[in-house]
Amino acid sequence: MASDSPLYIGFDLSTQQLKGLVVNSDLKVIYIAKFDFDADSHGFPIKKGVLNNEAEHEVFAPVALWLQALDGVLESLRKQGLDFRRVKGISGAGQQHGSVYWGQDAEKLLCNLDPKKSLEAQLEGAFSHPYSPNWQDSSTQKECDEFDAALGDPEHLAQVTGSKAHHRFTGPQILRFTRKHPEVYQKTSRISLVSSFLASLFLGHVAPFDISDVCGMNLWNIKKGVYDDRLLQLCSGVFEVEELKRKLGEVPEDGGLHLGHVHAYFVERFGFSPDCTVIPATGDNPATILSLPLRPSDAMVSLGTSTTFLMSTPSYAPDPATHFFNHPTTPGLYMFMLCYKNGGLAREHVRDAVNESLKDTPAQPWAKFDQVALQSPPLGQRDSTGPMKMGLFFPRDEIVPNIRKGQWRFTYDPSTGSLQETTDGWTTQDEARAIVESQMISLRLRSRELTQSPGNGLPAQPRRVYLVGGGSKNKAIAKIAGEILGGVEGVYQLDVSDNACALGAAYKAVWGIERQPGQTFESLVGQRWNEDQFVEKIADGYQKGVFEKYGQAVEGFEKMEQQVLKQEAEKGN
Ligand SMILES: Nc1ncnc2c1ncn2[C@@H]1O[C@H](COP(=O)(O)OP(=O)(O)O)[C@@H](O)[C@H]1O
Ligand SMILES: O=C(CO)[C@@H](O)[C@H](O)COP(=O)(O)O
Repeated sequence: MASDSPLYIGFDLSTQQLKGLVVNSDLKVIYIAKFDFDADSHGFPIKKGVLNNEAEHEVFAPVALWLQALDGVLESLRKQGLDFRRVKGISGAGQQHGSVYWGQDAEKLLCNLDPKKSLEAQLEGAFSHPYSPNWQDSSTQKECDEFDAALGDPEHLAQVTGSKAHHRFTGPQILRFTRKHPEVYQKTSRISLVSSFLASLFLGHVAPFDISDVCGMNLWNIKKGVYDDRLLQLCSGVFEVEELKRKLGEVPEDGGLHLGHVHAYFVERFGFSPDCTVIPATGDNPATILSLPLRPSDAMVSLGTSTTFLMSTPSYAPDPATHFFNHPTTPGLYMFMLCYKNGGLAREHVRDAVNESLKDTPAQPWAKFDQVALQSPPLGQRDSTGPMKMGLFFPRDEIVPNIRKGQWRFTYDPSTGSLQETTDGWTTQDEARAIVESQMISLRLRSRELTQSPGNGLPAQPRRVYLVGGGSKNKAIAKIAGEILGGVEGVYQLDVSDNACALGAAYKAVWGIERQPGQTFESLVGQRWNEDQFVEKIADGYQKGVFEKYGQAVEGFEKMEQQVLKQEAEKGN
């Protein structure tokens, strides 16, 4: 490729870091820069990227931290030698649901940025509130009850918005904000999602929401393509609904829309070309499904801070237990998602306990976890008719199912269907395999309606399972994932799997700028995709006998969850 050929940047503003990834028109990765919030930031007392107010179940992140991170990532790309003049398009991805509250001076400050100063040094005053509620927040039970009731029940809310009410969703969060900080709400000129906040910085004015990420608010009527007035009315609290509409702004339908050119600040400070164009930034999960030409029969599991299960599908079949979003680029397609709060951090807890039980501090922290997980038989069954060990491992309050934090261990006898809560026979080491099994069985249970038989008399399952996110490097997890979820063609990892989200955002920018009139994202990426270079098979998927055994475990798992939910409800009464 010529040394002046076009380049595209995708940013990923996630829970624990900001990444910037540069690709060329052939979708090849040229540069990657990362700013780890805990390790690289200064001046913020954060842990794992966030702050906590346990008394109110609040989890939030300082917005100025993200400004510092963007300064850092752009500097790092410059140091690596990126010629910013070649960058023709920018897009991004943001952790979903988080909201940013802009003050009255926001537009003025954004459009008058001084190229001699960092973003952090001059934008701190742009916000009416210094924090953004994080997706791990669970302070909004009251507001969620009101949202669920607003259209009759959770089923109806899910029909209209793609999801029942969730603590982290932006609508319930805004409603709580109007109550907790009414005077700040009044002084707020605009509300951004984390994704549109990122696009706003590059544009030099507040950017609109993205057509996919707007579905994470419990406010958007997906089928009608408009806000639901009843939900806006509820969300505006004691304030005027028109005021809320102004704060939220318009939602363009085209995910590849040219929002405008990059602001002069970036031209002067970093040497961007003045015609570099900003394409809407989307949510981190929608961006992840754009990191490869995903087919409707494929599944993606993102093993990040959260665990998410993602599919692209033409069917809109909402249910209170799952999420549907508009697909970020392709009208007529939807993104199906499951999202667990207890993902990477829960696995880390068990990993640390295993290392401690073995009095071992291995150089590779996951080595022992992997070893004992692979040595343990499926479901801890000593022989094929013995009881199955299964459990729930939630060091944080969980979303799927909606339950307080805790650990529960059971044995299940598939021949009689009997289930017993017991820790007898469980060792710390059993938990390495059990936590991965628990997470994967839950995914299989909740996605089974979306999978189909690949033919040849095989049971319903995905064609391929793609693993992405920090945990996808782990081959032991990949092996167990394949045994449980199946996948006739196997379990695959992207070449840059822990940067899949930033990669998807970069591909979105390529598509937004280089598409022919009417060309879909799938067509453009499909034509340029280099299967041999971009993905690798890392584990087998469907294995006859094992898959069916886990099928029995799914039945026991469903019973176990129901029992735990019942017990917890009784305790609460
Ligand atoms: N080798 C590994 N095995 C299992 N998990 C890992 C491994 N390396 C990193 N992780 C997990 O990856 C998680 C971070 O994933 P990442 O996708 O980078 O985060 P984010 O959700 O912030 O985007 C960490 O919580 C960590 O537990
Ligand atoms: O809340 C959700 C999805 O509904 C989370 O998946 C967030 O989008 C944050 O993701 P990561 O930081 O784990 O990537």
